[in-house]
Amino acid sequence: MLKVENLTKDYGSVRAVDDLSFDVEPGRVTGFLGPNGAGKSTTMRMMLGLDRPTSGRATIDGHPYAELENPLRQVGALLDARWVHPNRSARSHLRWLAVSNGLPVGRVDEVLEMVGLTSVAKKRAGGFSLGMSQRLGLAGAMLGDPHTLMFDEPVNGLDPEGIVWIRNFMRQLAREGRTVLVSSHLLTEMSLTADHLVVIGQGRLITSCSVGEFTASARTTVRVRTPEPQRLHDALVTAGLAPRPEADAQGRPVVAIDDVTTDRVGDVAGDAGIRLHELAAHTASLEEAFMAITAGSVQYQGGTTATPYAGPPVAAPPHSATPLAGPPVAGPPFAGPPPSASIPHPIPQQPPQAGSPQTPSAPFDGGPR
Ligand SMILES: Nc1ncnc2c1ncn2[C@@H]1O[C@H](COP(=O)(O)OP(=O)(O)OP(=O)(O)O)[C@@H](O)[C@H]1O
Repeated sequence: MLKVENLTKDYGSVRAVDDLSFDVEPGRVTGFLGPNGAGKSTTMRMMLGLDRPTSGRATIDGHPYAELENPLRQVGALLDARWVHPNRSARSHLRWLAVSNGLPVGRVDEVLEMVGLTSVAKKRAGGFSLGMSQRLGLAGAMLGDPHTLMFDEPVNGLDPEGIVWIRNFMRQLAREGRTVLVSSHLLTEMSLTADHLVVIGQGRLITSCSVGEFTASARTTVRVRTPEPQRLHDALVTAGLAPRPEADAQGRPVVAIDDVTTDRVGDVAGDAGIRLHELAAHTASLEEAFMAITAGSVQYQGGTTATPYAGPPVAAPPHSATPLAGPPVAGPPFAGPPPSASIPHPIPQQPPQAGSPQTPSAPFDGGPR
């Protein structure tokens, strides 16, 4: 079991990780999710003893990484698949890793087989594709047959076949009862791979919940197009609902109401004798839900507001970084549609930062020797 307790990391004036606490249980894949710059890599580096926390601590089966007797037998990690001497063959790279860590050399061929690299074991690792390099990195992580595994964005840049292979590989490790933590900024990918999600933004915990809970908490919004938006707005407010003005893709005024059924809205309109031209319910997709819940925590924000989102269960109130929807409140009178419909924008990519470790220079097994 991995345990992160009140972990904080400051780089000068930048707080990369902020009082972060969560557990990673064995026997399941835990997705460590957050937009670019959220603090995932920094947290993993601290878990692996590669960075010193400003405060708080991370433990593996009750011990900080630095105190583990045989680190590679307990923890395997893949932080940077390209960390390999380009002129070494896959086999000699793994042999070197095994020897320098006191692991049996006989294990090398086993892990090559496990990741499907036996046929290219003698080839120069420098000529490997990204997918093959990822497999070699996984082989290195598995050398000590560890119970705990950490992978930082392992599917980044892979083709669909490579993604499916890594997904199945991680799920198999969890089925074997291992503790598997895998970071990603892609919710859809994580929803297919992980059983549990730890979502962070700006270094803080947003939620720790099952994938099912995350999916179930996606908000449903009913949108109504009517030639009488102000009358409908007033009738809905009188009925105790909280309508808000929006616009559809053609810029036509629309009345939107969260967490209500189309039946209820249709009944209110019918009772008031208001004509409707369109009445539809929309449940946020996983990706929309993720963007909405992390919207307030994205470092480099786009121009418009994300769709309000009820949010999945929040682990602990002090860590909640996202304003969650409260009970319905009567909105302002219908003022016409806003300049643009409130469709969540994609999370912008984080521009490269001076001093930011885009490619951690640490060994991919993650362990100081
Ligand atoms: N060595 C460093 N010096 C200064 N700032 C750093 C350093 N490492 C990380 N940061 C900053 O800390 C924050 C968290 O970065 P981190 O790389 O941990 O995020 P991440 O969630 O892994 O993002 P990504 O998905 O882009 O890798 C960012 O603002 C980043 O610029």
